[in-house]
Amino acid sequence: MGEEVLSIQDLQKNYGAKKVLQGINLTVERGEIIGYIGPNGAGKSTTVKLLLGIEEGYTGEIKIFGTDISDGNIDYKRRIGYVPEIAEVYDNLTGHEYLTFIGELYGMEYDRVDYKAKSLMELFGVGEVYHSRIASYSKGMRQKLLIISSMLHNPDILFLDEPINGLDANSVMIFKEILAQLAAHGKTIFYSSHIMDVVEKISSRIILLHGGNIVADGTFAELKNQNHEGTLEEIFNELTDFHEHKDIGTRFVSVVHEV
Ligand SMILES: Nc1ncnc2c1ncn2[C@@H]1O[C@H](COP(=O)(O)OP(=O)(O)OP(=O)(O)O)[C@@H](O)[C@H]1O
Repeated sequence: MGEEVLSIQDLQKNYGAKKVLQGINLTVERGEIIGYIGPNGAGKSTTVKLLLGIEEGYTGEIKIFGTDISDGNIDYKRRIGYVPEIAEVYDNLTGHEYLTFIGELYGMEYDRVDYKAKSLMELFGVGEVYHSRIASYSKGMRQKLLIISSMLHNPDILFLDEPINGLDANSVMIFKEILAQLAAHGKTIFYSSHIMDVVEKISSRIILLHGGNIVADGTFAELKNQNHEGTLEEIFNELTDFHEHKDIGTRFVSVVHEV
């Protein structure tokens, strides 16, 4: 057994009468790359927000680094990095101003965070816009800024929600390499995405959430053996019992054709 960094027991969350999470049990060890997948509205972002303490009002138990997060001690947040699916960044700031601000919020010294931020921007191919306003960034540049801001403080767990949104193919290759190397250095990565071929390739373990429950949990090879399907996309279709894409596509186009 490796070192346990995250443990969730019977996690339940409702929004009004809607039961979003119906009793999730999960233990994650140091160095794992968890591909956290599920249909739209399955509760993936809700889980991540509960783990980060951004969302409250759950039943069950969440322990991060062995400490129950409901005990009021927020020290664990210093060891977490987060790339949200939709992020508000301060458009009027430059990349340099934004990243040094974030680093200082994490208690880093200005010179150190400036050096780190500049180096990471350069390595990710966006060094030339370090002193430009974020408002002028392309979608991919903005996404790289978010990725860098999640890692500046050298966190032990990374929660990444659709992190490669807008990245070009070369940048995705770099990013996949970064994740593999971070995991090899003992970092734990919780990766939520709908891009099945990337999840299939990078994850050491895949967890599929459906109807508020975990319906699959294992390596890609294990899921393949259990479901007799070739790709993660096909396994996803199978486990979410979805086979109507052709029929829905045809009906959609016929409505588009109506005038
Ligand atoms: N603040 C909220 N108030 C009410 N309902 C919410 C709230 N946040 C999420 N929900 C509902 O909870 C369910 C799960 O949402 P969540 O964003 O966790 O799904 P997801 O799996 O991340 O979906 P997607 O793949 O579309 O990003 C959805 O039915 C959503 O409408």
